[in-house]
Amino acid sequence: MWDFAEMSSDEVASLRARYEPLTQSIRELIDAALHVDADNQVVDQAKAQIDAAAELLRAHPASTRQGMALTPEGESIPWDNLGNGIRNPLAPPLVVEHTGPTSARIDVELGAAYEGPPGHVHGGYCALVLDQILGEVASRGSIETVAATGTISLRYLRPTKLGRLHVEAEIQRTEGRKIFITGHIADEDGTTVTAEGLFIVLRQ
Ligand SMILES: CCCCCCCCCCCC(=O)SCCNC(=O)CCNC(=O)[C@H](O)C(C)(C)COP(=O)(O)OP(=O)(O)OC[C@H]1O[C@@H](n2cnc3c(N)ncnc32)[C@H](O)[C@@H]1OP(=O)(O)O
Repeated sequence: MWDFAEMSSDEVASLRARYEPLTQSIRELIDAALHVDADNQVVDQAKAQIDAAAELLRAHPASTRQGMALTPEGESIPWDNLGNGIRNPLAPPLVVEHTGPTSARIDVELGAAYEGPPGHVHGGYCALVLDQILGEVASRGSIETVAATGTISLRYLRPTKLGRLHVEAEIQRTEGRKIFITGHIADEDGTTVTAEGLFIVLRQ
């Protein structure tokens, strides 16, 4: 059983290398299931193999679950959480690139699993992506200054096409523990959703 509080960055990297491909395979499985058009025999065979894989994994349960963990070196590990958990295939595959102390960007591809309106990203997932990047920028990459969403307001300018998306966020101003921050999502035709958030740095 892992204990992140005792782990070096190398050990974390090794765990990441073990589980990230599993998460990606499950995402690909979901995508395949959303595109399949096969007969009973094929579907039954696939189901049996998936059930067998689930049984294999369940035979090796973790003694605890971790949404977000922290190593002694101060590295935060998004482990099981829905925003960007390494082990959570329901999390969009977000990699936040900090472009400065008060800003960040994400380039991500969202496919059929994230569909709401036909051919477009579900508005709730747009909200999740924006909440995640705003939260990470507001937290300034440090566990000392982790900030929670107090208020977030979204404006859906037009539907967001499935496919390659670009996301940005930037802190506008700070008042004590209150961080005022904006962001947006763009698809290949430009900005589709804008966000304004008030994030509050948690009391330690
Ligand atoms: C490396 C790691 C990376 C970590 C990266 C992490 C990324 C996380 C991204 C996901 C983010 C989420 O989804 S977080 C999950 C969704 N959010 C939540 O569950 C938060 C639930 N709410 C709470 O826990 C609490 O209400 C807080 C923490 C938001 C605030 O409580 P508090 O700390 O007691 O705040 P309090 O002293 O009352 O108020 C401080 C000031 O903020 C104002 N204020 C308080 N709440 C609000 C509010 N909801 N909206 C507006 N303003 C508010 C007050 O008026 C006051 O202003 P003044 O009088 O000083 O002017």
